[in-house]
Amino acid sequence: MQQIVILRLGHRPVRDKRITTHVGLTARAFGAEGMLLASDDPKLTENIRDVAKRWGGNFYVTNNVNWKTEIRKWKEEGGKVCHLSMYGINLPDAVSEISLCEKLMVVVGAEKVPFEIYELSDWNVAVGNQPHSEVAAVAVTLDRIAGNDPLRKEFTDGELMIVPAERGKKVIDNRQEESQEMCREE
Ligand SMILES: C[S@@+](CC[C@H](N)C(=O)[O-])C[C@H]1O[C@@H](n2cnc3c(N)ncnc32)[C@H](O)[C@@H]1O
Repeated sequence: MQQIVILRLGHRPVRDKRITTHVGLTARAFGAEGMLLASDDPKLTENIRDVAKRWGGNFYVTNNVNWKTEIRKWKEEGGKVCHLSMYGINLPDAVSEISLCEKLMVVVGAEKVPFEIYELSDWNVAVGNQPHSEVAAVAVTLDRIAGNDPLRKEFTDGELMIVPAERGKKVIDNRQEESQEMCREE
């Protein structure tokens, strides 16, 4: 079982609100244990925590971390760092090595990443050497390096749980006194 944490760099509170939220939710859905945000955005942090609480699991978000301190600490604890950048080694050429790593920090940027990150990272990895999005980069990376299919991951203790349906929306709401299936928009 891999321990994976996302380090989100360069988040600009107004401009990147949506994309950073999606980085966090994608990381959670694809098996990361948490996200460290190297910017101060308590509202965004709270929003992700709120979704995680409603939908289950133990995903955490830590606001306003110092990225250098976090990377140093992670490495002291025996962890490795994989920086996602379109300039890096293409993921298919690095995936077998990264998959063996038991404790992995995945770093994603926003606008421009400090050059030091390239030097501090154990791997600078591209999800294809073309520009696209941090959300796509996180999803594909976590999917490719996973031992167990992350799409089969189960989230426990959630207030809400989806019952897969061929049509329509089925959601179990555990907040109701008697657990009910209901149709709702989430
Ligand atoms: C919108 S991009 C900005 C790219 C920026 N121009 C740069 O110099 O890295 C934001 C982030 O998405 C991720 N990203 C975008 N395309 C990627 C790719 N092809 N492979 C890996 N990560 C990518 C990287 O983490 C990057 O820091």
